[in-house]
Amino acid sequence: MLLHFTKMHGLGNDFMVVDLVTQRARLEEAQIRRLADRRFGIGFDQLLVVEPPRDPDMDFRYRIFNADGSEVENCGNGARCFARFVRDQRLTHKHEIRVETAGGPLTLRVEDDGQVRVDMGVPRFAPEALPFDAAEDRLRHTLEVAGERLEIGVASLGNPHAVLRVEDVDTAPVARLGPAIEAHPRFPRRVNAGFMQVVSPHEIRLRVYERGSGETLACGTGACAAVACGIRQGLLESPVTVHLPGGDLRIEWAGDDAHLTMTGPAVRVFDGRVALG
Ligand SMILES: N[C@@H](CCC[C@H](N)C(=O)O)C(=O)O
Repeated sequence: MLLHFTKMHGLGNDFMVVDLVTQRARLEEAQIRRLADRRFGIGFDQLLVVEPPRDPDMDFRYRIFNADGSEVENCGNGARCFARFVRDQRLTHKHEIRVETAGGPLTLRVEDDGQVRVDMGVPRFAPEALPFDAAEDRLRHTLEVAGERLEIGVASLGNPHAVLRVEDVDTAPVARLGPAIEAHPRFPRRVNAGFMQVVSPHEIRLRVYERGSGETLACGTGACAAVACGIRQGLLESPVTVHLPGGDLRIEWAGDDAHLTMTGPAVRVFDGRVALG
């Protein structure tokens, strides 16, 4: 069968987006890995799937698969592309769209200037929310990685994040420490590893080694997690501009039980069809 898809990106974090509201298909893990391959497939960091909602209060169900085929709870850059996609495809005319994800509900708003603002919900820091093997919720945890003792913050935005403060993201050992943090036994469901450089209370630079996809040009939930940890640790103040290798995001969070919002672009690259074997 031929599957219609759209290639999109949010700050260079790229996606294959598939409408399973008007098409029928079943994508297996091995097939997702083949499609994600940048030489033998279409190439993407994540596959985003649009489905009808199971909850009648929601507009759509939003499913996310990493390049390694694993299904995950949330994807911030993907959420912005999702909002743009369902409107471009005329699956909805709403400006405010409610979606169910494996990590909880999200509200997406397409602004008049084309930027998309996402209510990412309330960040959670309790170890069991990630999950992370630690006795209690702390601002910083010590993690032994490859013979080094690292100080990390942890946060869940539906999906799990570890945030490490570095002096300079350009020289941060992302390729060496990223995979070791991702697969650390204290994170039983693995983790996304963020490397954050604080530029000022309202500005950070960030690189993220993503669970299941490797280092990407931008990670939306990673940006939210870094800002949430930074605000909690007294290093940052809302709003915060996050400079990622692929561009900038604006994150706002009033702390505690307030909802965190992320605003940024979503870009359609091309439409295509692929034969599913
Ligand atoms: N690129 C994403 C996050 C995608 C999922 C992540 N790799 C995970 O496994 O949790 C974003 O923009 O948030």
